[in-house]
Amino acid sequence: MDKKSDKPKSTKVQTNKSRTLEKTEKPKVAVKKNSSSIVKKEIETKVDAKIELTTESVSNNKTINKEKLDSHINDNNTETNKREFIQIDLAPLEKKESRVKQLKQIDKRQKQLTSKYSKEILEGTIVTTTNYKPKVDKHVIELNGVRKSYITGDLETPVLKGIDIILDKGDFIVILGPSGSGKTTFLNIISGLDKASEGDVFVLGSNLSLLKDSHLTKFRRNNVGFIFQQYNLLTNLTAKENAEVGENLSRDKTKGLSITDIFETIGMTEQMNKYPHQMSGGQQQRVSIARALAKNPDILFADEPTGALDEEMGRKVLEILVKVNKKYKTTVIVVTHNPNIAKIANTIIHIKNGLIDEVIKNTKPADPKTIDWS
Ligand SMILES: Nc1ncnc2c1ncn2[C@@H]1O[C@H](COP(=O)(O)OP(=O)(O)OP(=O)(O)O)[C@@H](O)[C@H]1O
Repeated sequence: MDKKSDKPKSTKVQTNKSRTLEKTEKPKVAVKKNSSSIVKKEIETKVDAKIELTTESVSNNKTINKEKLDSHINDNNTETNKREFIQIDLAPLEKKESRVKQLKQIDKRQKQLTSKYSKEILEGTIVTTTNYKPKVDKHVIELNGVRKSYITGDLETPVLKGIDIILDKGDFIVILGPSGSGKTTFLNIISGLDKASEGDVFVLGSNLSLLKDSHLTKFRRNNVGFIFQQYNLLTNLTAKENAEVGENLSRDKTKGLSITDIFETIGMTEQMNKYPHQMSGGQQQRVSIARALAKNPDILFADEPTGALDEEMGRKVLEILVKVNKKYKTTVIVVTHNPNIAKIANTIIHIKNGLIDEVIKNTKPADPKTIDWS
């Protein structure tokens, strides 16, 4: 660390509702905005001497932050504005350090912020470290400056190399890309199965980058459903009972969908009492969809959902995913190698070499019955 950074430092935190953060050497500044109930408090809070901003950079950032907060207040995002908002300005990284050392610094900083904010995030506070304000009314997933790297000794393997993307609520999204391009890593990060090394990952307004593992589990349980290439059904339970497992995992029982209605939607009413070994692969995959849907998740993630199925069953599963998207307004996000499948989506994301290569909006999504299958 250089001399300058040896000075006492602090990381500045702004919050949009009346709450008090930690003590500071400077007096607190509170500004009430006109008719809005939002109160801005500029408060400095100590997180860690090594990662905190210099006093100078704190004051330099004040104007910028005020503008950002004002635009936040003035926008029409009711849901965002209802939720408490904290903006954290991170200190710039030591430029002289190697990338691996920087990554370790970032990791340490992320852990400190996680232990401080994880609970609040789970309870609904929006915490940003990249000056990005999610628009919760409109967007389901918002990524800003997201990177994922693995470190082996002194070597960094970058997998996601800087991803900024916004996904709209209720869309049917397909993620395409060559093998090894980072599709599954991307899916795991936006679904809370894995953590980004750097950047903000807002899912339904919660910054998953700052959730600790147990809170990530709760977040997934309450908000998202998964379908994998392998169906992972419990062999000693019937189709209906397997779906009920999904329902029971949900904390908010009132939010769930009726199991009977789901089985009707997936065309499996007749098979409700069958065990997995009495069903075809396609039927088992449909039960795994029922299990994921039982808790009525906001987002349904599917990694190669047709990978183990023949054409007929594969098409059927895609038809059901489209139906679910339309009927329950569930945002569906599918990872696939198959460009033909992308034609059924209204948003197609191409990932190439760890970056978003292209995002295509498709105004005329195809019916799964009509797409080529090869
Ligand atoms: N734990 C890990 N350590 C090091 N590298 C990893 C790790 N996990 C994944 N990778 C690397 O990250 C890259 C992207 O992997 P990912 O599984 O996200 O790609 P993908 O596009 O989903 O590939 P596929 O279509 O073949 O499943 C690959 O080069 C992979 O080797």
